[in-house]
Amino acid sequence: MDGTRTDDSAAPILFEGVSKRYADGTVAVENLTLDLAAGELTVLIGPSGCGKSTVLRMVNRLVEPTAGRVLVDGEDVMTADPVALRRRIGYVIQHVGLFPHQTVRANVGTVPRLLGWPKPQVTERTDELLELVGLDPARFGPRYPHELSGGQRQRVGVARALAADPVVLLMDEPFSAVDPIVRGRLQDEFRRLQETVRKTILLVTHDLDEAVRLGDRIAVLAQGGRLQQYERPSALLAAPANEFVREFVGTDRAIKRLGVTPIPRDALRPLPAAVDGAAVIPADATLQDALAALLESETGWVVVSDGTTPLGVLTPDDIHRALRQPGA
Ligand SMILES: Nc1ncnc2c1ncn2[C@@H]1O[C@H](COP(=O)(O)OP(=O)(O)OP(=O)(O)O)[C@@H](O)[C@H]1O
Repeated sequence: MDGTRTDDSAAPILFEGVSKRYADGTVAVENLTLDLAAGELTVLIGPSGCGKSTVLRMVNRLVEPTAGRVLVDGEDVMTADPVALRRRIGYVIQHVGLFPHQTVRANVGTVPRLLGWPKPQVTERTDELLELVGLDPARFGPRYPHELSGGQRQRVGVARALAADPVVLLMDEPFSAVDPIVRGRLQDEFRRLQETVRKTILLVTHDLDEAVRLGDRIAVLAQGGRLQQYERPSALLAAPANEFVREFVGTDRAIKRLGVTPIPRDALRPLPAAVDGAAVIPADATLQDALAALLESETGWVVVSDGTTPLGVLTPDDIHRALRQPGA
């Protein structure tokens, strides 16, 4: 990856030795280098005040770096027109920031309208996006933000950020203002949405479970935006790079790894003669699903099935072995 253009619908982002010293002398970020691939979701995580939001806001120039360069699609954000830049970058924040006196439809259509799209096209796009985030346009389009639940407002925020088909999406604690159950549902829906839209997304969170669930990669930062590790979730949990990351991911990292480790097909045992009544899980399930099914089952093993064809069985020993394997 060298920060050059790869796709029309998603752009790479490159931080090159980026620092931010605020006017009062606070060094929020020092010499950060980070390369985000187009179409991937990268999570920024780290303790409070370590510079996550500062890093995020340097991408759309709400904060200007004091050293180094931020390249979006190969272009230095400091040489881009800030207004044009922000129209190409969706931004979702914790309390959404919907316009209270505008309907949901008007809120979602904000950027397309600013870009001068013809009215019918704005309406078509708005309705398409409301459908995409699971809100019926006829029902929710005419409502005002105060007539929605927190989770619904959050969805409108995501729809608005996607409206003009941005090349990058910045999300600052997008799901933290809703209760844990709604948050889990929004995370699942958002992951499915990302499979469809495949934007380059930079997402800030405090929540490691959210990071593991959503991230293609996780960047762990320490105070001053110092990068500790940048890895796929499974690799980060399996092999923390240093004591800081080890402490940050916590002692239950093995449990978290279950949720991101696929079932090892080559570890499956032959099917016994009778499998009636045994728990069955799909082949694309995770080890966490397998363990949950196992704990509920009478048999002490679960059948792994590819659609309608049983492939083999998995035992607790196999799960243990799969987690102990190098590179798992
Ligand atoms: N406008 C500002 N002027 C001076 N210092 C600032 C400004 N904005 C942020 N900071 C400081 O920069 C550091 C990084 O802040 P930032 O908001 O980027 O951290 P964060 O990791 O997002 O924090 P949190 O997880 O608590 O939201 C903090 O010490 C903060 O006090």
